[in-house]
Amino acid sequence: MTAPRILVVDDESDLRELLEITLVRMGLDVDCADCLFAAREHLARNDYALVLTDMRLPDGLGIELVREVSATCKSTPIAVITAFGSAENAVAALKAGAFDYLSKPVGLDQLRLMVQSALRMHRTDGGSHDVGAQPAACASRLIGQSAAMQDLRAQIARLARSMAPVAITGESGSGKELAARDIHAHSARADKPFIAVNCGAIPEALMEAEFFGYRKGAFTGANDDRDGFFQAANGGTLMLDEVADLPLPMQVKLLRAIQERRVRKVGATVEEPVDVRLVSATHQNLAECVEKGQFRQDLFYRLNVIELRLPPLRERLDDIGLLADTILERLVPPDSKVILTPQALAALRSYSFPGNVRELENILERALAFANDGVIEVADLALKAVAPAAHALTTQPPQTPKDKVQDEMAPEQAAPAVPPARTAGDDGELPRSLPEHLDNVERDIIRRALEKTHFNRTQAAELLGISFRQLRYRMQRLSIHEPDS
Ligand SMILES: Nc1ncnc2c1ncn2[C@@H]1O[C@H](COP(=O)(O)OP(=O)(O)OP(=O)(O)O)[C@@H](O)[C@H]1O
Repeated sequence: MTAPRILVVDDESDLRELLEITLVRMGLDVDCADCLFAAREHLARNDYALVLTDMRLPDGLGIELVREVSATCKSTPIAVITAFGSAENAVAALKAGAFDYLSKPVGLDQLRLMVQSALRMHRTDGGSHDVGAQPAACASRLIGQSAAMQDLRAQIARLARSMAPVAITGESGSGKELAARDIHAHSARADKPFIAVNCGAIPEALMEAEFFGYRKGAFTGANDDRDGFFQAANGGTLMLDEVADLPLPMQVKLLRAIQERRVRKVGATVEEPVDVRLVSATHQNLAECVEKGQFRQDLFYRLNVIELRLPPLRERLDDIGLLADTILERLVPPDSKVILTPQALAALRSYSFPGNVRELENILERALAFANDGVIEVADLALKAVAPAAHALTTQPPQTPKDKVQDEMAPEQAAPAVPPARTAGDDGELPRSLPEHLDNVERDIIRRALEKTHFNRTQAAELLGISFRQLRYRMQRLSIHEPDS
């Protein structure tokens, strides 16, 4: 078996030799070129498992080579070497199709890690110099046959091939986490961990320790050394969910970790290299957050190299039949069967789904409880009375079959209202414990939202302007449980 072949393109002879020696020691065959012209000649003759090019070359820019290789040799990953601190070049190269980048001075550990992942990718692709080859289609968790979903899956297969940070946008419940998992599963990192972190759910004081880990004795309660999310995701993918919720001081630390590809545990004196692919997601408009000064522009720029937009369910209503069948199959025991009447399916198809697929899951789960003889009728769906496919949020809570029962109850039989938290300050008194007082206020507000929506957590989260996951986290933290129905 012949060793994989690497092409190094650099006009600095010292660096070229250092790269060559390191790669040969890794058991690889290496060709070197000192300009674009020589690189093109090598590329015309050989199939490479990786091309590594400097950005500034005597006869042009490395990014030209990135464009050519990404267009004509799709199974050959190409990485660039950028000058120290030139974030723009790195981002431009990733956008042009580079698989990864290294900053000068080139760290040999990072070089080795990058080469290993390029080789894994080349092997997965079959390693052929196949002009016009398309990435192999892999099984996806994202269900749907609409053009929008087919396009989304194709985009995921393409972008899974690089290290470029991906920013996933889309409404709550539209499948952002599923898409992130797909990107990881289709990448050369699939056998390494996928770690999803909800940035809105970590108390600010603990953030640094949670992200970067800590050393024993760094603070009270730090009884052992502990890794953070970055170390846990090493070699794999780190998903920063609800990234817009990161407080500004943490944004600075995160930017540094991304630029340096190194992190320092709380209480440690040395940094350690980390190799993670970042995927971020938010249901907010991050560009607007930048304009309002809530999100750092430089971090936005580093995270937003490739954008992936998840279409809301109302833009792909054709997928509802398939989605509903799959969800129902998952919800009912294997030996029983549940069907939707044609009218129920039509009602779902003309509904706007502000909570997207998660709302469809909730609707079907509730409908199952009211369905007779395994048949779900329109009334069992208890859809909110909104104009068809209208996106606007209604303040009208849904009419659920349970509502009908409650409506018939005498007022005194209805669930008692939660007593409002005592408002400190009304009578000049201060709360004895501010955290406890704030928890009580938050608990009361969440309970009221849940009651208003008959414990539909998707709608309650919408009413409160937070994501479903944030609501779920807050409910857990404040011990708010759904009453037994
Ligand atoms: N295309 C899809 N096919 C199958 N299931 C889906 C699809 N999209 C979303 N889901 C399901 O909907 C639920 C919500 O998905 P997910 O958590 O990925 O959404 P999200 O956009 O990350 O939500 P949030 O913004 O609230 O965090 C999950 O149970 C997921 O399995």
